[in-house]
Amino acid sequence: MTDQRLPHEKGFHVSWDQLHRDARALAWRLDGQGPENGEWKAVVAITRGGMAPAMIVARELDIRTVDTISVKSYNHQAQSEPVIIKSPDMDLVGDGTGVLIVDDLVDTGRTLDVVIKAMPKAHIATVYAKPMGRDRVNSYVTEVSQDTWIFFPWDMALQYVEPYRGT
Ligand SMILES: O=P(O)(O)OC[C@H]1O[C@H](OP(=O)(O)OP(=O)(O)O)[C@H](O)[C@@H]1O
Ligand SMILES: O=c1[nH]c(=O)c2nc[nH]c2[nH]1
Ligand SMILES: [Mg+2]
Repeated sequence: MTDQRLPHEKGFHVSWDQLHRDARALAWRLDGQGPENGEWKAVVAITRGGMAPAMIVARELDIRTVDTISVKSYNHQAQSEPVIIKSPDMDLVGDGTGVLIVDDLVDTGRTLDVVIKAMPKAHIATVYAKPMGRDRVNSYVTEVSQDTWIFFPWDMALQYVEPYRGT
């Protein structure tokens, strides 16, 4: 497997606190924007990174109907081809009308391409967005440059570092 971090010159480190604030900001932006009397009928999280932001959005907007969609990228030679390996309840989400799809970030946009194909009328919301994929997203909070790798709190751990002036 290739290390996606190598071509990224910058790092954007997100703490749990920052993620909570940014996901709340996303929720407040979406409040009252649903197609029927401003209401959203369901939240669909793109697993796994979308689950924590989706929970926060659903909590802020008092949406109790929450489902998931799982997209996995398979590597065929150099090209990665994302496929849906778990669908949400299609009777519930239909063509996506009134459905809020939540992910932690959009990067190349390949993940969202397959999700949008499945639910073309859904509203796509991510907490962070990079320029390549930004056009697929209807709402986001913070944009970072394409050469930035976003480090999420669930991938990190506190670790001892040597003092600057070692002995
Ligand atoms: O716009 P793209 O280039 O498709 O990349 C964005 C996707 O990549 C990451 O998920 P990943 O596939 O790493 O899985 P995970 O959410 O389970 O960590 C991230 O959570 C987005 O879902
Ligand atoms: O943790 C992550 N940070 C990123 O910047 C990214 N882009 C795609 N997938 C990603 N995962
Ligand atoms: Mg993901």
